[in-house]
Amino acid sequence: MKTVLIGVGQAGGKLTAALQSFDQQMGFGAVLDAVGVNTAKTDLQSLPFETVLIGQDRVNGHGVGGDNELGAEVMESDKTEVMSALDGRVTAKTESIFVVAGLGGGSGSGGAPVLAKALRRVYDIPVYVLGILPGEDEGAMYQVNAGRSLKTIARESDAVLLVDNDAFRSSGESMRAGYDAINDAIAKRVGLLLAAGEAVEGVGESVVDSSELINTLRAGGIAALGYASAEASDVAEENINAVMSTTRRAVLTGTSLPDASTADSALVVVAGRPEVVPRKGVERARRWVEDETGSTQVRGGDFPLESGRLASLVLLGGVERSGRVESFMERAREAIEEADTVVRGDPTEQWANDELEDLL
Ligand SMILES: Nc1nc2c(ncn2[C@@H]2O[C@H](COP(=O)(O)OP(=O)(O)OP(=O)(O)O)[C@@H](O)[C@H]2O)c(=O)[nH]1
Repeated sequence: MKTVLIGVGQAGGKLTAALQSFDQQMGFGAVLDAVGVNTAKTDLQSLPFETVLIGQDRVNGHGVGGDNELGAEVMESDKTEVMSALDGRVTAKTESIFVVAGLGGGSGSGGAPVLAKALRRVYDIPVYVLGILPGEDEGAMYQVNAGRSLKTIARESDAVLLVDNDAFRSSGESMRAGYDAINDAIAKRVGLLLAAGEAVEGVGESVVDSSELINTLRAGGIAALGYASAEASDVAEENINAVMSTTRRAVLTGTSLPDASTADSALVVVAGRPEVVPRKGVERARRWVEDETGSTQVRGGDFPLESGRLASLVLLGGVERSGRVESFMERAREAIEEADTVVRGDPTEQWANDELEDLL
């Protein structure tokens, strides 16, 4: 699926750079272009694509310091500048736009929904958000920002593909030390998914195309992406079990959003050398995903890729009722109420971000 990426905030910019780099290294050509947007000047300097600094009149290039209301306000005032940077980048070839953002940060969580809304008014192609959820041990401010923005983002975009930082963390490693590894892991999964949607001329009809990705995400809301891989045998029949077990692992332990296995729709993509990908295995894996997710809308197909391994990618659409999303929303609600009680003594009162900042 030919895509233009817009990274908002620090995490958004870094993940966008990792996605573009993976696509280039693999020679896929699914990432057509990328733009970085931020309120902090220093975060933009290292990005290898065009950048737009917003909110200069309000924060003078120093970032919004976690204030997501301010992040939303400055995006609202400067969105014309951001949209101009996309002129000539989003072309007739572009099939989707991804706004990439850390939902815990002020610029990302505030700016992403405002930008997604503006983009949808202008372009006829789907506007998705690739959103990073803060890990469980990140501060209350991050949980509050993400909790507040998640529903807005789901409403303002065609779908939000959620990635939980905790899902990609190695044990014992600090969040910060692990960012590069996390970004690479996400870039690989999302990069393969985008590339899988690229029509490859002269290959059979079982190959996945962009419309299947778009249809899987059509109902909107929250989506998750699972991935797992294994050694491939040179004989297709011998790979049936491998396809089944990579697909199970992709959904049960390899997902971007742990425990998200109740879904409205799904797409199962098996990547590998066309002559060793077993059609029977792909169909069996597709049926297993139907049973596991309770969805009757499960598509399946392959993605021809020169590799000694087989990989299963499972895109799940409509996972908002999953345990992980519910427990995250609960955590965010608690953080919001706690902050409200401390600041105002009344959890029902509207509470402002700048007050929380003083508190942390
Ligand atoms: N996966 C990943 N998460 C990151 C990265 N950098 C920051 N985060 C997460 O993103 C959230 C913070 O968002 P940032 O992008 O740093 O903040 P921002 O949107 O630039 O907003 P302000 O700093 O408030 O102006 C936290 O939950 C971090 O754990 C990264 O490189 N990769």
